[in-house]
Amino acid sequence: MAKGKKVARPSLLALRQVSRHYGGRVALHPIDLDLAAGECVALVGHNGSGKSTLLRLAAGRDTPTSGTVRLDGAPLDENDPRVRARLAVVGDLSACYPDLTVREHLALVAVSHGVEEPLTWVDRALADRGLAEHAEALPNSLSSGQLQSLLLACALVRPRDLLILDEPEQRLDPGARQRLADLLKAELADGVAVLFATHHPDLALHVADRVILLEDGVLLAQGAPEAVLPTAFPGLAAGSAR
Ligand SMILES: Nc1ncnc2c1ncn2[C@@H]1O[C@H](COP(=O)(O)OP(=O)(O)OP(=O)(O)O)[C@@H](O)[C@H]1O
Repeated sequence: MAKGKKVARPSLLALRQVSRHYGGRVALHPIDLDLAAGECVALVGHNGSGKSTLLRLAAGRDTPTSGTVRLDGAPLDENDPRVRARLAVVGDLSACYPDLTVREHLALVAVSHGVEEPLTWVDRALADRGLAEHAEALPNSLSSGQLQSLLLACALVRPRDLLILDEPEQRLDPGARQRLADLLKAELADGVAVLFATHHPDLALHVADRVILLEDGVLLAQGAPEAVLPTAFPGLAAGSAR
């Protein structure tokens, strides 16, 4: 099916009138969001517009002030192992162990998740994320882009129906960004639903089916990347080829 024509598929993830207040401050006004299997939605907007707040709620890592978050029709609770088995998240709560190397981090998550051939999985993850040269490095000797690649590799150990990423392209060089775009396209082709926040239009333009523009916690616009991105990034030429 042609990109942009994906309509009327049942929702895997459904947010209904979801809001989040911090004390007297409204980080996110009531918002609806639907995401189907194999569909990709990108969130864009200025710093503080509510993207990470929305992602945390969609991942079950935070509780909405109002509204509901459902995965396949059931309330989403990240502490539920059945939910964790369907969800992979790369976000601002991701962290590393300072005394474990890159390889050891990957081996740890592989063994923890019962990967059948953990050493093979680790080698493939190192190669796929461009980390092979840094396999024996400790986190504090990695660049921020390499660290981002490690967090992504660790998250991808989970079998998943839904992949949520907060600014996954930040600090990545062009080669790593291309590997990320290829990865997301492969995930979508496998039927995984992808929701991510970004400050760069390229990834949204090349990968997303739909873009949501947030401003001060309000959904300002949503639609095809070519329609919404020029509003969010005024320097971007409308109608760029994907
Ligand atoms: N734990 C918190 N306590 C109080 N206020 C918060 C908290 N988390 C977020 N906020 C506020 O909610 C608003 C939305 O923040 P959020 O992190 O969702 O924005 P964002 O769009 O992801 O920004 P950025 O692009 O800088 O990552 C901001 O005004 C922020 O200060």
